[in-house]
Amino acid sequence: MLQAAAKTLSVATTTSVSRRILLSIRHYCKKTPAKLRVSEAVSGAELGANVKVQGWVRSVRAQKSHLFLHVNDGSSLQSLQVVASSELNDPLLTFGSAVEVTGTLKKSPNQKQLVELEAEQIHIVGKCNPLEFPFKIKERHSLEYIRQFPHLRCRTNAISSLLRIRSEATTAVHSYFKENGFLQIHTPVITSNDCEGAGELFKIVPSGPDYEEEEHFFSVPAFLTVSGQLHLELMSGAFSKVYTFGPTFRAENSQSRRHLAEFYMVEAEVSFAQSLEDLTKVMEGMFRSATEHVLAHCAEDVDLFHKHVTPGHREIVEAMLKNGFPTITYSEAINILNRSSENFAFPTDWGCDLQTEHEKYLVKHCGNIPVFVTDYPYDLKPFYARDNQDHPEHTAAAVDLLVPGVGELCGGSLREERLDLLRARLQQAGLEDTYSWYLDLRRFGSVPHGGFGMGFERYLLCILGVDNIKDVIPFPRFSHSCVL
Ligand SMILES: NC(=O)C[C@H](N)C(=O)O
Repeated sequence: MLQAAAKTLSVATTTSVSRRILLSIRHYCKKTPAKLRVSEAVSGAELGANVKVQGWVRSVRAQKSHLFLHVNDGSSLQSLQVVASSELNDPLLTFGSAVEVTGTLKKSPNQKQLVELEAEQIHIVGKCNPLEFPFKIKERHSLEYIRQFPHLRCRTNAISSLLRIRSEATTAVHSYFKENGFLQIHTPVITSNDCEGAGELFKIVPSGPDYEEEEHFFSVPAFLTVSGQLHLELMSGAFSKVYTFGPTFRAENSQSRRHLAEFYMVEAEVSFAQSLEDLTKVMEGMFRSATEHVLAHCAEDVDLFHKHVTPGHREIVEAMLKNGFPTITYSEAINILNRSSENFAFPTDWGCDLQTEHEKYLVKHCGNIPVFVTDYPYDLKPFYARDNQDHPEHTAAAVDLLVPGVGELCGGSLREERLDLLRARLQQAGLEDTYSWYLDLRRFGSVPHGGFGMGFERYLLCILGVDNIKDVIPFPRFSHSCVL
């Protein structure tokens, strides 16, 4: 009967309470050990339980009559120490091999860990030749070295921590928007618009025996999206506050450490926004809430970076969270750059776009914390940016958020909601027909509104202090590289 109860519970097991009951029943029956993730095992909550753990061997040490293994399954940075009699040793139990260990969770006599698994059985599921495996036991490999093995790099502590942080930061971004009344919209990956000015595009061309070379997407031009902004704008005309978070593509032939051909962008659009402050509040709120969430929920993983990979970066992150983000205008930024004794490679005259070197200087100048730069020259901004007609210089109500180590993290603007002004600008650019649907949005219930986009990988660089964007995305795509 107990076994039947265990079976029923295993189907219904969702809460930790029912899980604990299930473990006790199974333990009492001494029949089927419960499968446990390493993160659950090392927490100490299941002491005394008979369990099965599956994962990959991170270290092996044979000592007198005992064998010690560390097993990791990606659920946590921590590995579970397994202690076995040396009779269970096997030459195939090597670093990197996959194992299934059954035994009893005991309190560990070693201060280094709460729990250890006293093994009754070790089954080698998949062997791994340590001489051919690119990663070596107990060695801290550099991110440059690890990058050479895109198919295996998730087996290293650094990249597995990074990917847990990335996943948690994704959750945090979604939570922030949900808690603040935004509706998530799945904007399309294939689009016909190029969100003018956002960057170079990848054209979609079908391939196969039925298609001529260079044919368009079923005879209409189609591209991979460079931004979901215009789609979000139309949705903001019905839902007020909307966001999207998905892959975005730029055909920039750049080998820089800040650019990817495929990256993830968080974009939001807010109806009835009256000023740039209505947008900067959202950018700052999202940044703070995601960062606080990641620091609280991925403490060990973040520590791995802040202590070993990018030492000293923790203080920078703490300073970012402690202080409010200052705002300067573009004109003030230009004055700051012109007053500095720095030898910039790019010009700093009013009207020139800010380059990464300028952005990084401005961040340092403001105390190495994130800084908003507002009101850029009108001519630097795409057709949708709102004309600041009341400003002495011809500027647009646009804003960038610049952050330590990275430069531009977010870019946004109030959108031109006035039909006559928008039509004139589109006419000037010869785009009136292409964007007639966009003009319609200003014809039917137009409201002041604005939005922004944040490069998600740049956000990760910023909070972790990592300096190559290829290290913060699971599968980097950049010019001349599309491996796997
Ligand atoms: N949604 C945004 O405002 C982002 C902007 N369209 C960009 O591509 O940078």
